[in-house]
This record gives sequence, C-alpha cells and structure tokens, in this order.
Amino acid sequence: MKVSQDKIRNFSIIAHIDHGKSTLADRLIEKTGMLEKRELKEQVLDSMDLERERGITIKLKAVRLIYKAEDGEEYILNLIDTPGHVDFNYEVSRSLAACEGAVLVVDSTQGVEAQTLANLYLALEQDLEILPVLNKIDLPSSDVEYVKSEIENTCGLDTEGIPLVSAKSGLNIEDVLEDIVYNVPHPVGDVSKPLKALIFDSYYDSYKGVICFIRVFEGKVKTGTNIYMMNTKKEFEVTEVGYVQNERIQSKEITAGDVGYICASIKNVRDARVGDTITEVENKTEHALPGYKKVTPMVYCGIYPAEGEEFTQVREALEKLQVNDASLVFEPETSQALGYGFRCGFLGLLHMEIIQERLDREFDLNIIATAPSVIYEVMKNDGTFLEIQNPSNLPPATEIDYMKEPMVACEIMTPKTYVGPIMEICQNKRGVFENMEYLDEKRVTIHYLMPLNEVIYDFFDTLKSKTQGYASLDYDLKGYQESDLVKMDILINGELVDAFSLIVHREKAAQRARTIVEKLKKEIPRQQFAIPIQAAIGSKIIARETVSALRKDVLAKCYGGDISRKKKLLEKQKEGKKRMRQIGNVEVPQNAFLAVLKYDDDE
Ligand SMILES: Nc1nc2c(ncn2[C@@H]2O[C@H](COP(=O)(O)OP(=O)(O)OP(=O)(O)O)[C@@H](O)[C@H]2O)c(=O)[nH]1
Repeated sequence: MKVSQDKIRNFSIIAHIDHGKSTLADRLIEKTGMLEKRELKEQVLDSMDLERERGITIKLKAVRLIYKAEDGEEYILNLIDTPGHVDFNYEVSRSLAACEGAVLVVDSTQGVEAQTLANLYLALEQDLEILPVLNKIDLPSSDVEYVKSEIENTCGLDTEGIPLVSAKSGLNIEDVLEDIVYNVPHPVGDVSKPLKALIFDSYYDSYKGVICFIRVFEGKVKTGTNIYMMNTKKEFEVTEVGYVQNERIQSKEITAGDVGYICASIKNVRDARVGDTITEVENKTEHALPGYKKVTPMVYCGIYPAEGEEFTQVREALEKLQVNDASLVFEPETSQALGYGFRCGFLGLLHMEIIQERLDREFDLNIIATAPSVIYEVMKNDGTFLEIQNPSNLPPATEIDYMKEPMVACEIMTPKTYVGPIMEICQNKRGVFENMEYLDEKRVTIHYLMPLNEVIYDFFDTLKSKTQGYASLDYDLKGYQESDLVKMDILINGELVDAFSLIVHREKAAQRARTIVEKLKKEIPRQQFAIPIQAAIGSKIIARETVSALRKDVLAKCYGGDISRKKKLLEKQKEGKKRMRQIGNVEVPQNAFLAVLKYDDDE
C-alpha cells in the first residue's frame, strides 16, 4: 500500500507510571478496529510475562493503526511504544526520535508527577509535538480543573481542548485519535534520496533472524535492497519488509515518513543496534542520523549454576538471551567457591535482575549471582594498568599504586518536600552535591556526582521508598575518579570464599562487613565444630561472628535398632547435603550465598 506522507502520523505515548499508558494504547488499538479486545494482551503487546508483572516495558514495539477520521479520510497512525526505566533511557530516546508527536497521559486524580516531567523533557529534546491527555476522569477523585492548571503551569502546555478520557471505560477515546490526526505534524522526507532509516528496536526471531523496527526518514527500502548499517558497518540483503498490524503483514516497501520492520537474515541483534542508521550499500546517504550511542555495560556480576552440573545449560541460555539483547555480555570465569560460571555485564541493575529472572523462569535454571560490581581502574606500582570487574582479580594492596572508580552524574527530579531525605541518602552514598534547580514552586531537580558503585547498591530502591516513588532518577557516566577503595574478603573457618569478595570504599567497609558476617551466621547451620566467620581487609580482620558447635546426631532419635529407619534417615541427610557447598570442611547452604549476595543488606 502506497500512502502519502500527509496521511501518516508517527507518535508515542508517554506517562508517569500507572497513569494509564498501556490501557490507553489498548483502547486506541481497539477503537481503530485492529484487534479483538481479548487478543490484545497476547498479541500486540505480546510482552514477556516478566514485563507485564513488573509493569515495565522492556521491548519497544510499533503498531500500525488505520483510522478513519471525522474528515472522512483514512490515516495511518504508527504507535511506537517506549520502555520506562533509566536502564533503558537510551532506547526511549531512540523510539521518540522515530516520532513527530507524543501523547502525554496525565492521571487526573494524581496530576503531574516526576516521570511525567522526565518523559516530557525527553520528548521535547526530540522536538516532538506534545498532546496532553487527562485520563481516569471516571474516578470520583478526578480533579480536571486543578490538573489542567498544573499541566499549564509546570509543563508549559496549552490545555485548551485537551481530551478528557477514561482509558478504562473507553470514554472519549476518539478525541485522542482526532487530536493525533490534527496536531501531530505529518512526516516530510524525500523519497528520491538515498535510504536513511533509524533502527529503534530489534529482536531475534528464530525463523526470520533479527527483526528490525525502523523509521524511514529518506528514500525507501524493499526486499532485495542491500543495506549498510552505518555504525556497525555491516551489510545485509533485505529478505522481507512490512508492518505490524494484527500480526506482521508483509508489504512491498517502506518509504520515507513511514514506520515498519525489515528482516535481512541477521543472526544477532548486535549487528542491528538500536540507534544505528540504515542506508544502501550502493547508494549511501551522506550522514548517519544523530544520537547513536554504543551502549556499554556498567554493572557486572558472576552467574553460577547452583547445582554444578548445569554449566553448559547456563551457557546456552546466556547465548540465547544475548542473541536478543545487544547489551548483555558474558565470559566464562571460575570461582573456588562456586566452580565454573560466567562473568556477565549489564546496562544497570534492572537489566541485571531481568536477566537473572529470565534464566530462572524461561530456562528453569537455578543460579547463584554474585554481588554486582562496576569496573575499577587500577594502577600498579610497576606501572601496569588494569581494569577490574571481578573483585577476586584485584592484585594485593601492596602492589597497587592507586585505584579509580566510575562516577555518574545523577539527576534526581522530585517534589520539594523530599529534598531533605534525598540529600541525606546521597550524602550517605558518598555523593557530592552539585546544584539544585527549581522547576516550579513545587518541584526541583537535584544534581549529584556519585560513585556508580554506590548507585548500583540499592540506591534506586532507597530513593523510591524514601520518596513514596515520587523521585525519578537518571544517571550518566562521568568518567573515573581516584578513590580509597579496598578489597574486603570473607573467610569461613579460615577459608577465603572468593564469591563473597567485594571492592568497597574504606569508610564503608566496616559497616558492610558487619552485615555480611551477621547474615552468614544466621544462614550457616551449626556443625560439629565452631565455625568462625570473618571479614578481612588484607590480613586485618574487621568483623567476626562464630557459629557455635553442635553435635547433630541423626541416629540419636532412633532408640532401638530399627536398621531400615536408620538407613532412611542417613539417606535423607545425604539429600540435604546436595544443596550445600563445601567450603574447606564447612558445609554452606546455597541459601547463605543467596542471602548475602542480595544487595539489600545495609542502610
Ligand atoms: N478508573 C480508571 N482506571 C484506569 C484508567 N486507565 C487506566 N486505569 C488503571 O490504572 C492502572 C494503570 O494503568 P496502566 O495502563 O497499566 O498504566 P501504565 O501507565 O501503562 O503503567 P506502566 O505500564 O506500569 O507504566 C491499571 O490498573 C488500569 O486499569 C481509567 O481511565 N480509569
């Protein structure tokens, strides 16, 4: 189908969490007759369970809606979905870059919130036309006039004729569609120029290879086009182009102004990176689209099979996940305590948690993940420079001249009332205050320079809980800074357990050490001898607990000589041992690792 650009509208929906973004998207799809209501969850927003349960959108998607407007004309509305978490901010910015407009959903019972503003700014950075919409007007606590004035005053947007909707009941949904048709500018791109298209999403399909969602800015792309990725410099031949409507619908070509997908026998999403510009091999466009960023992992952790024998399964699972996730990296490593496993790199903590959960849910793998770590720079006395992402690989302190840690510039947007608690959290996390700006009478943006090491250690959760979820966090890597860092080891019965080793700031070491040894004491069952649990920096012990001795004689309960019962008990005890790790002559239950390695253990 050939469509002229003035009949196309490319838009995203943005909102603070829970303001009704997904519900509105479903309603728009339904109103344009694209899908049966009951099919929605399975098909279009065919998101992974995990995504749905956590209420976050991990993968970006694009759906094509055909809408017959009141003017009697038929329009193509390309709805481009955006994820909603700082770990994926880059992807949000790329999907917004594919649009001309954004529908800003504001819950009329809550008003403008931190993420409303954060998303609005992202959209304004891409020069998008913003269409505010008031949602949940069916609720008695809805205060349309107040929230309207808030949108005018804090967002600086005009609210005349703003659609007042209930995404839940479907009230006034046409107003939103009409608003999009009339107020989102239609694309303008020269079809006769060489191909220039933006990849705003890509995922791996086991039949077709990587499917790239693209926005064509200039020229056109069709089956057989030899394409060139301008940043990764890879070449491919297009095998299929099309749109997503009820399902993927093949088409002849995608032309300037339009949105769709292409397949080109691409084996790995690494070769079709979000943000890259696609052009033609033989007829290259002069400049790539701006904004491409190679996303590099910021957080690392070790992932080990919990049962030892599943190493190859873990590798296969990671390989499968990687095919679909350009930002996941891993390489094999070994740990004395945990055996063979992998060191994995992630965009951030949420990304790490998602991968860990997917290994569990989709691959049914029982894994142990070590504490997250960042990359440290180490200058040795002999002039050798090292990058360390596994604390176990840190050279002895005596060989180290100095160490540097990655710093991030944090931008925290919050209602004024939470400034005090936020500053306290940031100071606690070794943050250096930079400045604070008033967005309006009620809201501020606070800037802190913080060690990434502290940010990945439950900062986000603490921030959310101390501000009832009102503060939003965004962070950007800001280079390395020299810091007084030490390696802290944990010894169980005198044996160093490498999986527990941490790199921490000297001032934080004592506190962290206490929490870990206390946790371990609770988790390690008493055995026939006393077990000292120690935390040490070099040879200096900084915390200690002892699990006192106990003679656990399972046979003691069997008075009499029932031999078969005794046997049974011995068998049972053996079973129980399977879930143990042998550290020297101490048996440490799997749970002890899990308890300690969960990073919610201080403050
Ligand atoms: N009463 C009422 N409830 C609504 C309306 N729109 C959405 N909701 C409810 O508000 C909650 C959040 O809606 P979602 O569509 O999941 O919100 P979202 O912004 O997509 O949330 P995230 O995906 O978590 O960012 C759900 O329980 C919806 O049923 C509405 O118009 N009226």
